[in-house]
Amino acid sequence: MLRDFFSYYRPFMGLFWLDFGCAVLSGLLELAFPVAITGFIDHLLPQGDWSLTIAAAVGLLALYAVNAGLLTVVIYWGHKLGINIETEMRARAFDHLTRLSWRWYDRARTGKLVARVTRDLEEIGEVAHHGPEDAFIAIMTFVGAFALMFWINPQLAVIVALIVPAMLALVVFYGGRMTRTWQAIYARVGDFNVRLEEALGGVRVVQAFGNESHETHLFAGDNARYRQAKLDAYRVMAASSALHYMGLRLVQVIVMVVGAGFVLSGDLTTGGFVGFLLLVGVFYRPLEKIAAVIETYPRGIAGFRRYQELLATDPEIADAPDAIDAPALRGDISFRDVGFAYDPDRPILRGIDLEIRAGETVAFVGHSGAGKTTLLALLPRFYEATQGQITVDGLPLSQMRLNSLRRQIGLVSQDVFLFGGTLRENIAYGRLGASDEEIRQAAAQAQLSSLIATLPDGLETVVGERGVMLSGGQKQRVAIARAFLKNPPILILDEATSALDSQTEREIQTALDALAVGRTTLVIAHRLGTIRNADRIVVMQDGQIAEIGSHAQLLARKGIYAALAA
Ligand SMILES: Nc1ncnc2c1ncn2[C@@H]1O[C@H](COP(=O)(O)OP(=O)(O)OP(=O)(O)O)[C@@H](O)[C@H]1O
Repeated sequence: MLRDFFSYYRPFMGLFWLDFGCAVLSGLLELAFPVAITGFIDHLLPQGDWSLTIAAAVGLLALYAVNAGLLTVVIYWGHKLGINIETEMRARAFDHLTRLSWRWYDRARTGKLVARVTRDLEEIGEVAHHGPEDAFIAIMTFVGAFALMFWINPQLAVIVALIVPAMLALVVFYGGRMTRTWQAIYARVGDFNVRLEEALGGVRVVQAFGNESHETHLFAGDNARYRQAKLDAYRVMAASSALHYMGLRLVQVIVMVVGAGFVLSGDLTTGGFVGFLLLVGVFYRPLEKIAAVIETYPRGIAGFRRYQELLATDPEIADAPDAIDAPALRGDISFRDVGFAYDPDRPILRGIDLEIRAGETVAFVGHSGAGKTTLLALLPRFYEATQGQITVDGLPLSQMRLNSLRRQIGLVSQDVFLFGGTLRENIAYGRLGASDEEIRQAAAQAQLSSLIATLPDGLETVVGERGVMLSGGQKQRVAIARAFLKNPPILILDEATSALDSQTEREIQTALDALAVGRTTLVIAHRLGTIRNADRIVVMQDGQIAEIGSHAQLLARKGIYAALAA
């Protein structure tokens, strides 16, 4: 895990060494100050020379100023190092997330993912900055302070050292407990975000059912669990801080008493006594520091583990090493003995054999749950067929780079997802970088012109989160406009189940008919009226193809289709 963690420093080694170097210098100065005070008391004071005293004071002040400069560098550029690493990790996490499969997202909770990309990584940034620097300086000051104490008075130094194992044991014990409590807090934050995301995202449903109090009650549960997790952490923090504080004070008092004896017997100078007491503080600071960072490290480590887990998630559907960019496709599609299951115990599609010629319009009908949507989701490889093979223009899907395949398949689904921007941005999503003229033309082809003309802001109208400010029929037409812009040779239309008024339906049908021209079009039809003109109709039942033929042929057959059409 550590090697992986340190690999993130590589692009920022300049910053790292700057931060590290300044931190080390500052650590050395911290060691020098008690020695300077000793010298001041033992050698300067007895001379009674004011000019020398003032010169020493100015010198000391200059050293403090240098240290202040060093600390400025450590705080700003050190944190810059941390945020750089955090930014890099966040970018990788987001990029990885955008590539994970539909199957993975079927089970994911968006709220938890948001927590991973925001909070987890924030904590990692802190550790990335403080981690190595703190560890090194802790050891340096620890050893340095001990050597200086030993030099001033070996017996006293040994007394101080005796308590070290007990303090280290405390650090290790509380470090482990802190890690566990932070893991629990992270889990609660995830729950929190899931609840927020679902309750607020679905607030219209909540209100429609009058279930506000129910949601508030559920939220109160999450809120209380989060509070409890935080309280557990604070309890560990409080105990650990108090014990460390007491440990340090105990040693200081012992040193004071024993040291006073040495001073009285003439074995220790007053300056040495004061310097020694100051060094005890410096000696234990690394331990105190570690005690303080046992609060931040575990958070960072817990966050980094979750980050690693996320990056290790297999995208499942990715480009094969020898995959090629799909050439411009004509759109001959072939399913050969295709089978599929979301869950191995429950096959959804079985033995699908189907040849579709380029330019053909094929409609898929059948009862709800028959597997129509699933079958067509295999074509852009949103899910991978678990059996058989699908080819386009004779090329197996797995041999084409995903992007080059998906670029050539247009999709107009039942529930259109719009982003919270403007109408223009949403249409342009069909082909990023499309010109204004192309966007307007696509809007016209999708029968959106009259709507746009009535909107005060026209194409610049903000559509609201998920397009809530547009009607269902309007959203569908935005999806159609996207498909026009994309201009793919293959088209998948999942007809909306919700009934539209006849005028809107006519407009959408006109747009869809225009869109289908010259493309291989696969339509999932819920209303039989719209598919009479399809070249062929595929009737699906229980994940299998039950009938294939034209409208007239299927009617004459007096099978399932005839029954559906009746
Ligand atoms: N993401 C998924 N994970 C697990 N099972 C799923 C998933 N999507 C669909 N299913 C199941 O697969 C079966 C086929 O669903 P599918 O959506 O393909 O049917 P459909 O014929 O398109 O139905 P409809 O006409 O209602 O849209 C259903 O039993 C459904 O419960």
